[in-house]
Amino acid sequence: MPAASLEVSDLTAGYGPTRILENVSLSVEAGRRVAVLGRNGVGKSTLFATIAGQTRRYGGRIAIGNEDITELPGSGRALKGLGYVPQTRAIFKSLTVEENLQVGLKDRPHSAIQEAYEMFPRLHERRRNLGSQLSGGEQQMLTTARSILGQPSVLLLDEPLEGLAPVICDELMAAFSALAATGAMTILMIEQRIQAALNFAQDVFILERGEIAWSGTPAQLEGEPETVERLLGVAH
Ligand SMILES: Nc1ncnc2c1ncn2[C@@H]1O[C@H](COP(=O)(O)OP(=O)(O)OP(=O)(O)O)[C@@H](O)[C@H]1O
Repeated sequence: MPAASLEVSDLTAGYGPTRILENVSLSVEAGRRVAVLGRNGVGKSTLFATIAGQTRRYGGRIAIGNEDITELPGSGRALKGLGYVPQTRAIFKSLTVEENLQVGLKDRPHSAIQEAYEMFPRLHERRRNLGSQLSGGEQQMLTTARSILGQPSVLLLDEPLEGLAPVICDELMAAFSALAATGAMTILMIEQRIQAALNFAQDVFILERGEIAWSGTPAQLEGEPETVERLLGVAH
């Protein structure tokens, strides 16, 4: 599946009776690299979880390419090309790295696992290690690689750099950029490491209290230090 566009219109969603997102709309063209930024608790993870079908939706529409996925369960969205790597790094701890990757293959041949090893040589070195024996960075690589093996056309990455050493961050970001350069997927990334996210992204959306408060390019944001301070709480 080649990269696909993502269209989110008037999305209102939350958990149980609590609404977190209010009328969020965003439009991402196929093959773009996107950063979703915002302070803690503004609803970034909720936005990705909602696109992945894991929260309660009150209204709005979500489409990948020309396909309306709004009414599909999470598994159906994955079949339509949505990849989602949540913050939790949900690997199978009692399975080896290679067995974890097999889960991501779905109906692809076993040989496709080589794609994951090319992207993350460290996983090849650790292929016989159990999930429980991996470092945080290696777990992040494994969850990401597992999603990528499913060949999503839109990939959502929730804080992929969280808690990782700078050298591992560089390794991961290089892998994401290489992936984006193939044109095989549209990548949206939530990240607290603002500079790393801006280096990666072509488009930026900033959330504030469950709404899109700003959108533009990294260059535009660099030219608006007051926006950075107001919406991200950091001097840039
Ligand atoms: N499973 C849940 N059940 C109920 N409320 C939740 C749940 N997950 C998150 N929330 C609430 O939703 C709001 C938005 O949280 P969310 O995790 O989407 O924010 P975020 O912008 O991703 O924050 P952070 O940058 O800290 O990860 C918060 O008030 C949070 O407490």
